[in-house]
Amino acid sequence: MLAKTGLLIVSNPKQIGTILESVQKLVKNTLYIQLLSAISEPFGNFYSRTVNPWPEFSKTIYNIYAQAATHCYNLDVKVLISGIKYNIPKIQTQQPIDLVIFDKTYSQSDIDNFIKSKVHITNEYDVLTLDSGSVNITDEHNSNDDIVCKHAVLGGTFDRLHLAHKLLLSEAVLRSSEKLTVGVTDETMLESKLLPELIEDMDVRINNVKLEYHFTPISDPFGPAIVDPTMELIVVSKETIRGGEKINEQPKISSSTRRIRLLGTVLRPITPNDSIPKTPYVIGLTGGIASGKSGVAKWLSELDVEIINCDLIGHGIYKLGKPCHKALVDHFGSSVVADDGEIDRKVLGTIVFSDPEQLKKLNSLVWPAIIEEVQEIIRNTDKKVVVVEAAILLNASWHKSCHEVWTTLVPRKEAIKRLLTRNGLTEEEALKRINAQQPNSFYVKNANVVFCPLWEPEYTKDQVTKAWNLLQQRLP
Ligand SMILES: CC(=O)SCCNC(=O)CCNC(=O)[C@H](O)C(C)(C)COP(=O)(O)OP(=O)(O)OC[C@H]1O[C@@H](n2cnc3c(N)ncnc32)[C@H](O)[C@@H]1OP(=O)(O)O
Repeated sequence: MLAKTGLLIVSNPKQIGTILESVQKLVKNTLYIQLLSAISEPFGNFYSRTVNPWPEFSKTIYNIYAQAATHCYNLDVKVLISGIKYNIPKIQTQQPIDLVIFDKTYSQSDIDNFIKSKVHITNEYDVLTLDSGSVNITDEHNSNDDIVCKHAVLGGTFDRLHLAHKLLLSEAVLRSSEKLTVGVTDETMLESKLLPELIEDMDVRINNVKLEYHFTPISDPFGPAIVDPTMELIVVSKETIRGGEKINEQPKISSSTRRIRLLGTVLRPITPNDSIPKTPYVIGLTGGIASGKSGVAKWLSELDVEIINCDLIGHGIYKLGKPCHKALVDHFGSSVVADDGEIDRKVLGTIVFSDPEQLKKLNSLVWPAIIEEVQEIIRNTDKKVVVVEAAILLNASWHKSCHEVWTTLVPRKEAIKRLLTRNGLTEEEALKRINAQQPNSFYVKNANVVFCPLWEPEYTKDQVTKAWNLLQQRLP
């Protein structure tokens, strides 16, 4: 059985790749790594030594994280650095350890003594020895720069904490003797990011990087670094050096790439909806104005799905002669009637998007008739999956009649651009329509699956295909 949390005691960092390859088959969630050479006193037959200054460990830690990126992609690997900096009596971890792994064979009594006196462990655990072969104790002295200062500072978004973040944080901890300030970007600085709506809340991100650091929200690119004279060293990743090679842009680990990978997956757990029949399986597809709902619906229509376009139903229910036609003319007057007797949607739109009360009135007049038609189609379909495409699904509370909600989003700027070109609106009209709807964050908070049809249509198709394939696994 896989252990949830492992502690790997490393005597030979040079062989870490081989060891990690084996360890990732033994541990499921978190792997703490303690460098034996970082424990400050020798113990029994365990090789150990006193080392300083701390930056000598930088290269070793870098190598471990680089190997972890290759061998333990799904494992949360954390190299313990408190033992490097402080003369701690025992190895402490946040999560209880189920499995202690050694990269070298020791006698049973040495192992027992080591764990008893060096590891803080209260629960039941297993022990395993993986021999990494030749045991050369190697010190990584490759770094010439061994700057250590009293107070260092670094900053970042730290979304979905990954190995490069951990590396950066470890480096900063090793280089600050008294205080380290970690700036974590707040909302002001997220707008320019790709898919900012999918970035974890600031509290979550702060919690993820929390050790013994000093935290401060940063609302501009400088943060406290330009006002706090006690800060002697700023630690940057390549990503934060403008024009430099960006460490986090490597496709494997960058946060934006990770957010892109989330598109089409289940971001918010699906709560079973017992108030509607189990079949057909109803998905509400929503999203802000000009956010690409119809593009997603188009790709879905190539699959075995019943698509219900509520915009179109909405246009149909107030055709000349239908009850809603009379209701609209009674309320809005004859100015909304075109020469051919039909409702002039451009005129009606101008009225309702300039006045929230009038929009509410229109909704109350037309939504009951639209939902009736939608329910009729759902009752009669022979498809297993129905997608109800409705711009205002959430405000109308129609999600309560769905099993899942899927949403589309594009940046606000892009939506404005699309309204100018697609709908021929002026910028003022476009803004009125956008402001008549909820912001992207509202859709994301209420949706199970998110799409971003911002790039090539083929890429939207990839997101839809991913969502569709994952859906097959959870269909009743
Ligand atoms: C609950 C639902 O979502 S039902 C589907 C939405 N339809 C309705 O709510 C019915 C009321 N709306 C209407 O009658 C028409 O949309 C009008 C008259 C307001 C405007 O008509 P048109 O200018 O032809 O615009 P059209 O119907 O194509 O809608 C354009 C945008 O307005 C937005 N919109 C439509 N209805 C509403 C509304 N009730 N509240 C806020 N925004 C709305 C949509 O986001 C749509 O954008 P999208 O196509 O990118 O999704």
